[in-house]
Amino acid sequence: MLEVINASKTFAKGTPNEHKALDHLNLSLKEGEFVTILGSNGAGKSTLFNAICGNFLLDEGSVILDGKNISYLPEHQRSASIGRLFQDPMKGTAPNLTIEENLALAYSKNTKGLFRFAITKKDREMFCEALKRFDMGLEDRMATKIGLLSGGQRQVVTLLMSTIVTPKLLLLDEHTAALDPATAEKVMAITNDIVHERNLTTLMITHNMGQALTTGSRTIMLDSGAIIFDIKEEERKHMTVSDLLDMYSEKKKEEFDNDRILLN
Ligand SMILES: Nc1ncnc2c1ncn2[C@@H]1O[C@H](COP(=O)(O)OP(=O)(O)OP(=O)(O)O)[C@@H](O)[C@H]1O
Repeated sequence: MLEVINASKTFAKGTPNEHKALDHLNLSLKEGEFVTILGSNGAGKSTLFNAICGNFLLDEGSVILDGKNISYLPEHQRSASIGRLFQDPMKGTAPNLTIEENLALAYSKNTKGLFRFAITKKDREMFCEALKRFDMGLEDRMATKIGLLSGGQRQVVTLLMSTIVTPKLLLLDEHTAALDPATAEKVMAITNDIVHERNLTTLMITHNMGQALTTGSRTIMLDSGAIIFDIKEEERKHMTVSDLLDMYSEKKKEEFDNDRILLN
């Protein structure tokens, strides 16, 4: 479903701030696969999402989604098939518009190819039903501006906006990190339900190693813009956070030893 092939991106090329954020990265996801992504700060996780979404063009490599090469498609065209959630629940919503208007925008953008504001009775009923299942009373607040909702409520509406028309790919960029633990758990449970019910191909960035190993079916770790671990099936089932930390330290030690050899 998703193929990222040999993706490289260097920012601020030729300046003292030059930084290789993606380094010949390869990633392949099957339809319906739910993959969690770990990596330290600056490892290139969000840059990978930005590359998939078309935030910038790759220096090298390509992005194939559902068999189509989207490497040169502009961001707004890719957004019709890619749903993305950020840590900040305000991102991707219009705070001065109501819940209903935001949902209508997301729905019409993906169904009609252009923004259409007229909300039909049928649309309203569909939004109401979809909100009801979250059990947060949001179906009674359809006329409330999104900016007035709590972080958790906003994130649930954003999740619904990203999936109201089934996306080919769902990208979750630490979407529960800014929420209190109880709300984060609830939003994560809702996310799991939606992903599994709709068999969504999903990538989720998290800094929580325990969550990374127990969510979805595969975990990758990024370091310096490349995938250093790709853990799945039996290996993942038996892996603990402490095993993962050991693997990471072992890998870093290897790199350090290799660098020392090169410097000698
Ligand atoms: N548009 C940009 N211009 C310049 N440098 C950038 C740009 N986007 C990302 N970078 C740099 O690329 C590197 C990778 O950044 P990225 O945001 O992908 O890291 P991350 O793994 O998501 O980290 P974090 O966990 O801190 O969010 C960082 O050094 C960052 O400063």
